Amino acid sequence: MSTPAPLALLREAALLDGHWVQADDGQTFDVHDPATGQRLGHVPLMGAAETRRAIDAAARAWPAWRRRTARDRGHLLRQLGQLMLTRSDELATLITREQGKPLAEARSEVAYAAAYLDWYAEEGKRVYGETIPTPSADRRLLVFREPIGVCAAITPWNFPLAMMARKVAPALAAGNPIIVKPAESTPFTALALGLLTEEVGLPPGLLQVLTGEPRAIGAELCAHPTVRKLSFTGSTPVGRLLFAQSASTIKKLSLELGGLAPFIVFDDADLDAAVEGALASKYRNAGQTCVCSNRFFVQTGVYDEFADRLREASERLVVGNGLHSGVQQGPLINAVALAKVQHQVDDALARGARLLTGGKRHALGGNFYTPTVLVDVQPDMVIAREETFGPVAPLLRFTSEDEAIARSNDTEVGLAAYLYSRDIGRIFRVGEALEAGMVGVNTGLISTEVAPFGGVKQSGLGREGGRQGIDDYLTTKYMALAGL
Ligand SMILES: NC(=O)c1ccc[n+]([C@@H]2O[C@H](COP(=O)([O-])OP(=O)(O)OC[C@H]3O[C@@H](n4cnc5c(N)ncnc54)[C@H](O)[C@@H]3O)[C@@H](O)[C@H]2O)c1
Ligand SMILES: O=C[C@H](O)CS(=O)(=O)O
Repeated sequence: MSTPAPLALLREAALLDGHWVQADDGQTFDVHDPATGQRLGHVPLMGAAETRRAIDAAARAWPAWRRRTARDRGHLLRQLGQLMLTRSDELATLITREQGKPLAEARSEVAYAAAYLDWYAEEGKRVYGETIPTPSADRRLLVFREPIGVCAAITPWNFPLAMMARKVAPALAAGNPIIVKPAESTPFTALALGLLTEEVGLPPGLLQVLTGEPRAIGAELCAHPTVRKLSFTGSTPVGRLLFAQSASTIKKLSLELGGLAPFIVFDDADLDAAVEGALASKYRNAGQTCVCSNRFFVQTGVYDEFADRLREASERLVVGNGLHSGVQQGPLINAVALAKVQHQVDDALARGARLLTGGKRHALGGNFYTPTVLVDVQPDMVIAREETFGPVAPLLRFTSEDEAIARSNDTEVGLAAYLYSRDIGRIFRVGEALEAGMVGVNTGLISTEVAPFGGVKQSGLGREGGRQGIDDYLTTKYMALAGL
């Protein structure tokens, strides 16, 4: 294999108060390429003390930033988005090297992340207040929406740039500083965005990126009273922990958590479109997205045909190192993730599911897993109850519309859901009955910066993207002007 290009944007330091620094005790942790196991570098192993200094730096930087106009802040965000696109190849290579996704997907992630900067550069200028018809002649009532203050973000490894941009953009646009703690597996991408903010002239302390021990940094971000807002994207168990840790300081929380998306195929569906949508919603990022289809409910009349077409399409997917052209599926993030996927497959097979294709590690070894299709899956199998986060499509059979709805909703979470039908009445009946924050109809791709992204039930709180996404970075102030 040819030696990959040097990683120009790679920085082995954290960004704290405008300086690239090491941990106080000099400790670091290594970051590896999930495709090759090669060590990419190391980053500081920071903890509570560094976090406190970052919070103080953010508090110092906030007043000047909030006084700048929304137009001025938006101009800088737009410059940052443009710079991300200009440096797309370097950012995408960094994403692929530390996360594993194919370069084509990594480039799409860069564009998606830059789109959030562009979107909130504009939305910041639409943070409108209001006047209220006065109840008495001598006073006027005004409502202002103001920046909330020091924000913190804890982000996942699966979209290391986009999930960060989805928080940094609205926070800065609304007039707030923000401290980001990226996932241990993918810190370099987050640090690279920090580097680019220096190039566009974002003042020190407004965006800080701390790498280190998640429990120590997270506990400090949750407990420190100066942090007024915490935005988390990750697993539901960690979301619950952060929710509890934030109670003592009554923080405003955004939680983008796990999902278990149903993908419902009705007898009247366009099966070509359904298979195309299944590939997109199942195998994007090797199945490691929060909105991946986790349970395929296929109506009896088309079950066998859909299963065979999905098997055939899955077997055509090219698995390999994301740097290599033509690769459509990269590795899983690590050995633990692969073991979890294999456990779910083994449990299903042991309990009566049938394997149509895959079901084992890929011949490439390491963290590579073969695209897998299981049929005759039952609702009580682990794979139908727990998020897989891997390239496995479990197919369950259903007969009636009501059964499909009930089975889809039989879970604590509700992030995304998908349905394929050409019956407009069915589309609205089922779409409205599904307990999910987002529903894809005749499509397997729903994520966009212009729409509110988020879940219901235990998939989280709040929305990111759309016009709604900036609300979580603002507070409302009512002013009564009397004696007029
Ligand atoms: N809803 C969404 O928008 C969305 C998007 C991407 C991923 N996810 C979910 O994230 C999960 C996979 O991502 P992951 O493995 O990075 O999740 P994770 O919860 O293990 O980690 C997410 C982040 O939390 C940090 N973290 C872990 N333990 C912590 C603690 N005790 N205190 C503070 N921070 C802590 C990690 O370092 C990382 O930065 C899946 O469940 C997926 O569904 C959700
Ligand atoms: O993991 C889910 C993220 O939100 C990625 S995307 O927004 O679906 O692309």
